[in-house]
Amino acid sequence: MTAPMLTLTGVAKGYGPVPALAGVDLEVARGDLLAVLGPSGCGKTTLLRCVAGFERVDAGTVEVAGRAVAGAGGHVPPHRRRVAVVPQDGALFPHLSVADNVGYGLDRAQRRGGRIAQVLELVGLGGYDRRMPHQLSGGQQQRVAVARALAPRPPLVLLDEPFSALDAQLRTGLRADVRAALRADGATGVLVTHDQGEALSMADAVAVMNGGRIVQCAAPAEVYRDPADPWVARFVGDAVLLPATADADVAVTPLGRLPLRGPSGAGAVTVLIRPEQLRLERAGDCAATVVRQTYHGHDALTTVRLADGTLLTARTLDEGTALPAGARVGVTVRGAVRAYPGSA
Ligand SMILES: Nc1ncnc2c1ncn2[C@@H]1O[C@H](COP(=O)(O)OP(=O)(O)OP(=O)(O)O)[C@@H](O)[C@H]1O
Repeated sequence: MTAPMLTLTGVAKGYGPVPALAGVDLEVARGDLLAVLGPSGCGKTTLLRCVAGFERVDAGTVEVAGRAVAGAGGHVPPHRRRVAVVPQDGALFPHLSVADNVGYGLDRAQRRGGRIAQVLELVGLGGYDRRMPHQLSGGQQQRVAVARALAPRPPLVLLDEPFSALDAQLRTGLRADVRAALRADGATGVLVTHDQGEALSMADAVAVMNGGRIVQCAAPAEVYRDPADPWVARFVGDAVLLPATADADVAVTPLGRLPLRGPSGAGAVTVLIRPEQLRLERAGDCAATVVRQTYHGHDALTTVRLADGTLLTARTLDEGTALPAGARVGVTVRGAVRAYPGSA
């Protein structure tokens, strides 16, 4: 097995008394894109800056392509790490053309070898080489920033919330194109984001951070389907968390007996149900009353109240399910549910 492209072992970093990273262990496989996902202030940017070399770690080690770049052995400066950074605002040189921005880190042979045109093609900007940054849209400027990062073929590309300043529609297209460009170039990437959709849709693996620690690192589907704890469950998507009692492979819940997925222990548990697992039907047991429904185009979210007062939100996809407040519905759960020890 080939060594990971990036390995962090026990990395700690504080700013004065504030611990921004509290012992981070992480591996990124070659060619993968890892998303570091977490709320504001959890330490994402600090982690990226420690990998890039802009910050010195207080403890632990950072290895890039098997070579120690930070730790007890010393601190390799950023320009010697062969790690490229795509900043939030692109940070293009305003007085340089697109081609000169992209070619900035290349030697003469690389510039002449057609690498600039190649990476501009990769990011969908073939033919834009003579434009100046102010003649580009925000999205195009970010594409140039990605091309500039890829140009010298760095083993590792770090992307620091690169799409956050762009509007939603532009972001979706750019995410897919940037993912494809990284893949086509064989680059390994680390993407910092606080956007769950971005992390789940782009990355091969998602590291969820909270309070300076990685609380879960797994494939996107696993993080969504099998979150490590109720906090992760809520952070990576909409979550219905209900108190229940586990009994072997079944949980006794306000919605009846539900099959359990994975280990849970016995006794008081909290079960996780995703809103798309809930089915609301006019027929059947009138177990709930509709409180409100909000329409989102691709789906609708319907909040219902059970007889015991519990509120649940279901996601429905079919157009024929407009449900007025006060309507009586039956609630059923599709598939197995995950349970966590303790009450909600
Ligand atoms: N230069 C600094 N001096 C002092 N404290 C800092 C400094 N930079 C970051 N911090 C603190 O370290 C913690 C982690 O910050 P960091 O910027 O890494 O978080 P983040 O997850 O990237 O947040 P955001 O999503 O808001 O950018 C926060 O409590 C922050 O206030």
